Amino acid sequence: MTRPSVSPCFATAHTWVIASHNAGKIKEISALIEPFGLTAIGADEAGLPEPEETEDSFEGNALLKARAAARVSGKVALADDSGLAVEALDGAPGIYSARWAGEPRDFYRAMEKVEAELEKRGTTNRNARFVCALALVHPDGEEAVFVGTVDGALVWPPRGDRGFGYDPVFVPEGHTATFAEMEPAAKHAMSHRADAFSQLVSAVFAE
Ligand SMILES: O=c1nc[nH]c2c1ncn2[C@H]1C[C@H](O)[C@@H](COP(=O)(O)OP(=O)(O)OP(=O)(O)O)O1
Ligand SMILES: [Mg+2]
Repeated sequence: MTRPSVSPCFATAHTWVIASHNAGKIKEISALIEPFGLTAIGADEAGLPEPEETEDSFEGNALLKARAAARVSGKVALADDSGLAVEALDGAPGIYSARWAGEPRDFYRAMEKVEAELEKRGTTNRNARFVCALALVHPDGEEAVFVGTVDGALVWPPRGDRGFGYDPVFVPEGHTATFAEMEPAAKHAMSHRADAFSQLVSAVFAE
């Protein structure tokens, strides 16, 4: 039995607030944390505001969202800041992945924009990576951040109707189906979110 590498305060809390207003993320994160006997409450359910994402990194924005949620709710908060980094676009849309979809969000438009930018550059490099930073913040001030990634390639046109966001154009390395064509459990076994979460589990829960 190894000891958790972060404060035990996270594992002893019964409820974690998921500091996200994205239903797709909340569904995925709830499925990841419930096996640990924790109850997940979404940000809308907890009446949390949606803070402006003013930092310039996934880690910074995840911490900003988790801190705001922990402060308002008085509970342990878990925030996710994530996005798609396209190699030939120097990592864009990156932290702006949600913002490329406009308001109200239209991810078909965001996927088209990625495709148009690739075409503009006249490149055949379709490598891309999803990145996910998970920040865990205790209302007493304890903090931890975990970053996960998954590498893959972009396809066009989009395929599949599962998942969310850019899933219909992303094929993970070693596979032929897009994330939107896979069973949710298959995506959960290899995603950037699952990678960050497995690091969180090792740090927070003794193994
Ligand atoms: O597994 C994924 N599959 C497809 N697309 C994804 C994924 N993970 C992040 N993404 C894209 C879409 C999302 O909208 C954006 C994250 O932006 P991000 O600000 O972190 O999330 P958000 O604004 O949707 O919800 P919130 O900030 O309330 O957690 O990157
Ligand atoms: Mg956001």
